[in-house]
Amino acid sequence: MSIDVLASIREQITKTDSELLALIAQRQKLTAQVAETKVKHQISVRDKTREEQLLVRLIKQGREFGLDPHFITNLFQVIIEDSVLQQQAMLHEWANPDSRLPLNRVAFLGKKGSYSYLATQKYFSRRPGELVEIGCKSFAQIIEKVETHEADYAVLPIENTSSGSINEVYDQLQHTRLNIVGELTHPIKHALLVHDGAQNIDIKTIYAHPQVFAQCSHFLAEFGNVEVKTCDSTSDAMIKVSELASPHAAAIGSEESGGFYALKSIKSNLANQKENHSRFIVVASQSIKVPLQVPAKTTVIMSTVQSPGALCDVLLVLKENNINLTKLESRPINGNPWEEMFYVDVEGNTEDGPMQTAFDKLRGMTRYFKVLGCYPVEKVSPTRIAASKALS
Ligand SMILES: O=C(O)C(=O)C[C@]1(C(=O)O)C=C[C@@H](O)C=C1
Repeated sequence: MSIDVLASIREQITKTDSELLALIAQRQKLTAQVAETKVKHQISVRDKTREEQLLVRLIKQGREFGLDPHFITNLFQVIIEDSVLQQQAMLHEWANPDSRLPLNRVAFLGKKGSYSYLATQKYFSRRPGELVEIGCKSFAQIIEKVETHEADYAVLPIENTSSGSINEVYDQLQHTRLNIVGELTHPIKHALLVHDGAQNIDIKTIYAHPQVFAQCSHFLAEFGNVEVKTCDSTSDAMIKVSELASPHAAAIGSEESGGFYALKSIKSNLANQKENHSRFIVVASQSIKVPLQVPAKTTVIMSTVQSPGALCDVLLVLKENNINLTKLESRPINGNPWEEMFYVDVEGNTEDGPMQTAFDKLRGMTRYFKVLGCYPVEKVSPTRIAASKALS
């Protein structure tokens, strides 16, 4: 193939991609209109039957064009996920007109390139208003920024699939009046990053945040004789290694962020678990109203009375009211040795009847009970098509 032919084919690909983009934008406009109708008629955003019909038809049509059913399924699952999240964001705005700010001042851990920075960018990309980044040194400082109204929101990592719950953040939540208003999960892809001008690399020191060391403990154990130095955030680790510009120093951080600091990746997928994700919560001074058409989650903290089976009784109240518990975490209460504060995540909206019945009962039977927030579930589980339907 001559180089001219290649250029001409690429031109046609570029044109086709532009047409695809225009069509995707047209689809987005239509789904925005759907959201308006759903609000008017109080219909849930998600309609899995419609999604299934749509996917079955597209797989069939795709086959006529010689397209692989798995490719079609993956492609349209991403398109539908975007559609659902966009509709949820619109409903959120209509239900909370006061939360529409010209500037979203957001406090997060680290600087440009930290995982919290990436999560912040992702979460606020769907929100109106300009993002103002407020990088912080610690979780306590992040919370303080919102408490003193220097920031409107804080983004905090709360759990990770490799290292579990982030206790320091749970402990901060015990002592704040802030409310959880959102959540998101973000893939955490740890890479070993070195200065991109470094030659004859022989790593003697690795810099990273303590959470990162915990998530990559298997890799570090195998790595052998290396000094491990902790930093306040992954971005600080990257900055340190960038400044040192030494063949003996490496940072563990996000591969996609290394470029911010002239670092290159020499090894990726360092986490103990292949699927390494962190869940972040978004907190603000004011609670929000979650429209009933949007799937919601509620987080409460409570301390039970000191009697046998007290926690079991609490869980039974949730069961009696058909409330699904998605997470239960316990943390010591400062100053009260051997007493625990329980953090409970449940599926549902605080406006739901069964949730109100259950919470009224729990308030009466616990020593302390506080709703930390009710917020939209950000994860859109993809609709799967049974092979019998996809292949019929
Ligand atoms: O048809 C709808 O009700 C939509 O909201 C649109 C759409 C889609 O993007 O195709 C999105 C979400 C629903 O679960 C089903 C389909």
